Amino acid sequence: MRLHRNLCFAVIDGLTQIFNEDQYADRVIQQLLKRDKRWGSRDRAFVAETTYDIVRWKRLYAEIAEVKAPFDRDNLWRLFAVWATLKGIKLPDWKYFVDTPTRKIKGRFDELSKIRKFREAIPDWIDAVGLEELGEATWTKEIAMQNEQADVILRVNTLKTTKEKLQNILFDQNIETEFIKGYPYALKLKERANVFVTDAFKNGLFEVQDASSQLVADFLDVKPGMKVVDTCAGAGGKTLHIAALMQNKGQVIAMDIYESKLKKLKIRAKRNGVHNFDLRVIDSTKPIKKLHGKADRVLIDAPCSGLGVLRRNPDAKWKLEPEFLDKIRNTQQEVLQQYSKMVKSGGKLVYATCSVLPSENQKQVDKFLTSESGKEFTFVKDKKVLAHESGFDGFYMALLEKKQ
Ligand SMILES: C[S@@+](CC[C@H](N)C(=O)[O-])C[C@H]1O[C@@H](n2cnc3c(N)ncnc32)[C@H](O)[C@@H]1O
Repeated sequence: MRLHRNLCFAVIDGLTQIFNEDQYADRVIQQLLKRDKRWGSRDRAFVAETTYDIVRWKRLYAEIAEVKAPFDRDNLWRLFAVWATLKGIKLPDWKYFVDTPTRKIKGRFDELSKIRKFREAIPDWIDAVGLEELGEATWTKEIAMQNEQADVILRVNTLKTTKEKLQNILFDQNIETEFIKGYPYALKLKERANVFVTDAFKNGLFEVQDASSQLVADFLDVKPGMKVVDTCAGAGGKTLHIAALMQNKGQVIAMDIYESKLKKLKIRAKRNGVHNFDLRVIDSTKPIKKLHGKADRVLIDAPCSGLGVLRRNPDAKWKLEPEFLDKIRNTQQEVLQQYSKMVKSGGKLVYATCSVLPSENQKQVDKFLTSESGKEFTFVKDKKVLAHESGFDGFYMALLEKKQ
């Protein structure tokens, strides 16, 4: 592979924003890709993947390059040189790469690879939490998988098409996909491609949604005509899936504390041909109280550490803080306590997170079930999805039923 100057500069600029200006990697990369209209798909892939790679491996590369945050531009070029060397890419004779110690880099890599927190490039505290909660064997495999690049998975919008038809439409656009056993709405891309520019996407035939996340709507066991509340709907990944399973019949009430996210949901719903939804911003306890005892189904797709989706958000490793984890656990119990009140007798509740930590998952459910409001519910089943076992995002979902 030959390195091109303008693409490498884009990567360094992106890293500056992510590491030094505390911006989110996905947004920074989205912007970077707009920089030069002449860039083809390979150029864009280079910028995106290299930036993500260096973000993912920051701790390991910084240790090898002997640089410490905050990184100046020279430091970032040194991280880049480590990335290129370990990938076996020949460094050009640019001033940034003069005296790069290729042999030493490889030697340090071998040495550091013996220690998990360096090999997997994770902060000490995340390594300690993972170890404590999942145990050595599981955590070691899980964090390794969380550093792999995630596949691109689509969820077919069954309101508009079928999986088979969508596969053919995409094939005609040179996008090859395959079915995934056990995931009825999923198509996996055989090779990465920018699916957002296709007419199929613009016409709402699919959404990009990880396979594990696609299990949640089915878990909720929705039927056409029901009243369903999606309490932490965000931009509506699961709301849209729920609405499709309900064949646009009944009502899905999508709630979130952020109006801006619900506005995005509205745009996506239009594209998806979803009509049976209402949006409610949670700006007081009122919208919740109004629905006490009224919903057939309630989904709590709770805010969490995101420790199941590091493959998609590698910068979360550096942005997460132990205090946030404590705070979010409190929020999780609070939303379980409050939002469960919307379930009617005989109705069902799903609590889900994209974390692999039991303290955010089954322990929250156990705590809820032994509390005053939880006593009205029975535990039906749960599903713990680990990335290294499933090949998809780490996830948790529990199904509870309210007693008659
Ligand atoms: C895991 S994300 C939701 C993802 C979304 N359900 C989807 O499938 O695309 C969690 C959401 O909870 C929202 N949130 C955080 N605290 C909340 C609260 N107290 N009540 C309701 N929503 C909350 C966040 O804004 C965020 O959108």
